[in-house]
This record gives sequence, structure tokens and C-alpha cells, in this order.
Amino acid sequence: MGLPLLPIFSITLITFLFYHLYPRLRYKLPPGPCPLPVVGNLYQVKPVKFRCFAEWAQVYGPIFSFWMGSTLNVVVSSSALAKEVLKEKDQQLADRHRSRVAARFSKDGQDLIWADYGPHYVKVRKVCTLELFTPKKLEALRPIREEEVTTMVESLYKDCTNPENSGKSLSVRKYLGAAALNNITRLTFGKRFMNWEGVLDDQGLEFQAIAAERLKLASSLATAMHIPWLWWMFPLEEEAFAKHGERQDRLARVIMEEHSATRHKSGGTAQQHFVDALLTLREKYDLSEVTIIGLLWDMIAAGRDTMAVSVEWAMAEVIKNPRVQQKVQEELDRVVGYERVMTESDFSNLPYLECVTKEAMRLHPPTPLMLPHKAKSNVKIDGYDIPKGSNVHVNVWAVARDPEVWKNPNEFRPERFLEEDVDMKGHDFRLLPFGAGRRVCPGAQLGIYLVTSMLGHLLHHFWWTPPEGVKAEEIDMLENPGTATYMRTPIQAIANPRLPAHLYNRVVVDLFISSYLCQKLRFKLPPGPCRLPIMGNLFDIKPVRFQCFAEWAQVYGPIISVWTGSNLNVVVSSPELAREVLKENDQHLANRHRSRSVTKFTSDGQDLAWADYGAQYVKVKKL
Ligand code: HEM
Repeated sequence: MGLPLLPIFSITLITFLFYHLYPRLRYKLPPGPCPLPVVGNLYQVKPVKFRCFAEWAQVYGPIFSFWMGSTLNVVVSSSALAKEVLKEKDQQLADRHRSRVAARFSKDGQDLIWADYGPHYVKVRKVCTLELFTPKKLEALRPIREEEVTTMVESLYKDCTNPENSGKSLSVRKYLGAAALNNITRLTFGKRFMNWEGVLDDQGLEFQAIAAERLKLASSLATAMHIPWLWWMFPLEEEAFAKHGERQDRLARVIMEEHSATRHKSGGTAQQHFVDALLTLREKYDLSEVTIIGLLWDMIAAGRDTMAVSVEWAMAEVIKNPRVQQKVQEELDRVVGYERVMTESDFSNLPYLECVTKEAMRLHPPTPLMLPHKAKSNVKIDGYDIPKGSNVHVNVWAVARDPEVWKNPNEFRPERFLEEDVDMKGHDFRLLPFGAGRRVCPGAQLGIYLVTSMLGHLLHHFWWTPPEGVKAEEIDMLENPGTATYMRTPIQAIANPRLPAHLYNRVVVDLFISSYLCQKLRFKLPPGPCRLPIMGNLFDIKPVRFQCFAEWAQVYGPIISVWTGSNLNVVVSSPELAREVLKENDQHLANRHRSRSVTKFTSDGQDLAWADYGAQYVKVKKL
């Protein structure tokens, strides 16, 4: 009986010595918990990893290491070390660790998220930076965001004013999830997979089934996943991954074909959705079909949960802190008022709302460990050796609660950002919800727009209270395990409408899109703020117009177009363009725009000031 055990014991011992003792003797590794043979520290890591790592950091310090099977993992938990990882040693640490699941999902890194840092990555990242997430593109996609966010408000209003739900609380997650999903599928695939009643169409059902299957596959085989030489033991799983991949490709391909056909019909004019943009750019950037499909699914995976998670946490904090809720609402009432809904143009006048978004993302970054980076070569961090191939994690959750850099770090106090403006897009290493450096989130600005917009609308339209009998301090503020950290207990709350009933209707985008696109396709118009249906930019224009236009000129340049209802207005703000308007094109631009009242008072331009340029005007002017 004892004999067969001997070789097993010897193999285990040799493996242990090889994987764990040899690197420890050869390198000066960061301190950390003692690993077991074969599995390393796999069974010591608690499900909510970032909390477990924050506890370990208390014991071993701001940099520690542990073993997941045979892979060395390093975690840093201070702002100074985050800077070392994401700025000073950024290039050596910009590869990705692809777990077995990530490797299968990404066809071994042919997408963006799971690609190693190299020529392929640089090319695809360039597509994101120069083509997909430019300020102009984000502005062009704004109507979709505004329609989806107001649709969420409409659906919440219907439910909370339904007499059957009187006094009952709602699960906010349901509405946030639908808004995030519709936003991301429309931006990415140019499709809404559900109708306005929330019923999924056939492609939506397939999309949902793929997402559920992905989740199931991702959570399977937790142990074997970390020990590559055990993978051969699970051939069935391999088959399931392959089938899943085919299913994902099939859906993406059908959608791509639909878009190609539409583009063909419209004479090859690309629209703004990512799928159209990528198909148009295919040759310019030499993008393979695998990469385009991978990128489309990346956007869905990276954008969907992160946005819903961020808003749910922010709502939980606001419901727990009625003082903050009241203060945001006072700001919204002052700036937006009770006669219209908020738009993204209001953001610059809503500093407190911006602080609330930041404070929520500080305390609850949706991906608290970001995504793991991998060392491309041997590198030193804080004087320790990090061997090539190790995974490096930044615990941004712990950094954002570090008492060394944050006063009362666990308190939800948005005012801290009024006192000190801290960047959250990767320039300040105390606050890193989107990461920093080469692999910083390319969708950060889009994420901020959507999170701020959802939060702003929810707070402008409703006053929120905890469910009957639940005290604010009883709200469960713990997390579920997972890469994107959902609340363990979905927040429940009572929504009380606070605006006139007609402001709860969804802002329709179809009409806008068609007239907007017609104009866009026919003329090359000057840039300018995105307009709403019917009203155009009427509500965006601030009372002191020349100042407002000067501000817009800073954003859009010295020639901008602004819509007042259906009238196109063009404003120029440079001496060269003033000369072009008032000298070179003077004659073409010498007519007057007469509003309705001016038309009435001047009998349709019979005077001098409001007359169009013509024989009558020349005669009167001569006099
Ligand atoms: C509140 C919303 C969001 C948060 C908090 C967030 C956060 C992050 C973080 C922490 C990373 C990893 C950075 C790193 O590895 O160093 C990341 C990567 C990424 N995010 Fe976001 N994200 C958000 C929204 C979005 C959206 C809306 C999109 C696209 C539609 C997006 C697309 C991506 C992609 C493609 C990557 C991979 C970048 C790379 O590997 O180079 N994210 N995001």
C-alpha cells in the first residue's frame, strides 16, 4: 500500500521545491503567506479578493506576493507603489495574464483587453484612441445615451407610480442593468436588443444566453484554471469553450453583415456605432475579423457591468446619506430647474454631482483590483525582484482608502473633492478607478458621462428613501466576489417622483437621428454641441450668449454650429473668420434672420435694420 505513494510524494516534493523554493532562493521576492505544494495559496485567498489582499497588506506591507498554483502574484496597495507599477515600470508590466478562460474567450489575446503589450496591442489601442473614443465621436453618440437614461427614468416612474407598488421598494439594479446594457449594445453593435417594454428580441435572447454561458464557463474549474499542467484533465470544458466561441462569433457576424448591407445601401457612409466604425477602418488598420469581433465583445464585457455597478454603489451611498442627496438635488434644482430634464451639457454647472460620482468611485471602484498586469521581463518594484511572467495587481480599493493619503477615508464625503480637485482618469495615483498608464481604461470618459448622467437623472427625478422599517445604517455595504464588484445585497429603495409628470417621458432619438444624419450627410457642417430633438440646443445656451459661445469655441473651435429649434446658427470667433464672414462672403451673408416678433413689428423687414439685402435695402440705405 505504501509503495505507490512514494513516487507521488516525491513528484509533489520536487514540484514544490522547483516552483516555490527555487524562486525564493534565487530572487528577493516580496514577503507573503506561506504557499502549499502545487496549489500555492489558492485556498487561502478569500472570495472577495481585494478585501483579503487589504488584510494581507496589513500583515506583510504595501507590497506582498502569493502563489496561485504555479504563478507568482504580486499585490501593491499604496499610492507610491501604484505609481511605480503604472508609470515608472509601466512598459515592463503592460502584458496581460490570460487565465485559461480569458485565453479561450480572447482567442489567445487577439482582442484588446487580453492582448499582450506589443505591435498588435498598440495598433488596436490606436483604433480606440484615434477613432472610437474621440471627444467628437462621444459627442455624436450622446443622443443615444440621453435616450437610454431617460428611458430608465420613464420605466422607474411607471413602476413607482403604479398603485400596486404603493409604498413598496424597488430594486434599483434592474433599471441600471437595463440602461447599461442598452447603452452598451447600441454604442457597440448599433442595436437595442429589447423593445421599449423591455422584451428581448431573438438576437437579444441569443445575446443573453451567450452572456449567461460566458459567466458559467468563467466560474468553472477554479482550481485547475491556475495549474496549466492539469488542463488536459478537462477535455469537455475545452469543447464547451470552443462551442461558446463559435456562438459568439456567429451573432457578431450576423450583426456585422446587417451593418455592411445598410452601409452599402447608404452609399458607404459610416455611422458612429463602433461596429460601423470598425468595419470602415478595417483596411486602414489591417484589422482581422477575429480582432473586430474580439473588440466588440470586449466593449460589452468591459462597459456593461462597470457602469451599472458604479451607479448602484453611488445610489446606496446617497440613500445612506440624506444630507448628500438633498445637496445634489438643491444643485440640480438651481441649475436645471423643474421645467426640463438634465442633459450632459449641464455637467459643467453641476460640480457637486461630479464630486458625488468621484466619491462613490473612490470608495467603491467597480474593478477594485483593475485587471492583472503581467511582467514582460524581470523587474524590480520597491527593491523586490518581480520575475518575468509574474502577475502584478494594484489594489485600487485599498489605495483609495489609505489613511496615509485620505482624511477619514471610510467616510462618504463628496466635499473632499471641492476642497481638492483630484483627477480620476489616471493622472493622480491616489484615485485609480480606471487604472493608469498604457493600459488605462479607454472607455473612461464614456463611463464617467454615463455614470454621472444616470446618477444625476435618478436624483433630479426622484427623492429616495430606504424601504419601510430599514434604517440607513442597516444597508448592507459589502460586496459580492467577482472582477466587477456588485453589492452583496442589491440596494432596495422607495422612489418618490419630484418633477412634473411630463418630464418622465423618454427623450426620443429617432427623429433626431434621422434629421441629424440627413443634415450631416448632405452638408459638412461646422462642429458644435449635440442637439436634442425639436429643441436643438435651445436649453444648452446660457443666458449671456456671447460668453456661452466663447466657452463652446474653446471646445469646438473658432467656427461652431448651434441649433435653435430647427434653425442652424453658425458662430465664428476669430479675426480670420470674422473677415471671411464680413468681407469675403459679405454679400452671401447679408440677409437678416427675423424672429416671429421682429417680423410682426417690422412688417416683415420693411425697415432698414431687419430688411434682407436686396434692392429695397440698398435704396433705403442710400437714403
Ligand atoms: C465606470 C465605468 C468603467 C470603469 C470603472 C472601468 C475600469 C477599467 C479598468 C480598471 C480597466 C483596467 C485597466 C488596467 O488594466 O490597468 C479597464 C480596462 C478597459 N476598459 Fe474600462 N471601465 C469602465 C467603463 C468602460 C467602458 C464603457 C468601456 C467601453 C465601452 C471600457 C472598455 C475597457 C477596455 C477595452 C479595457 C481594456 C484596456 C486595455 O487592456 O488596454 N471600459 N477599465
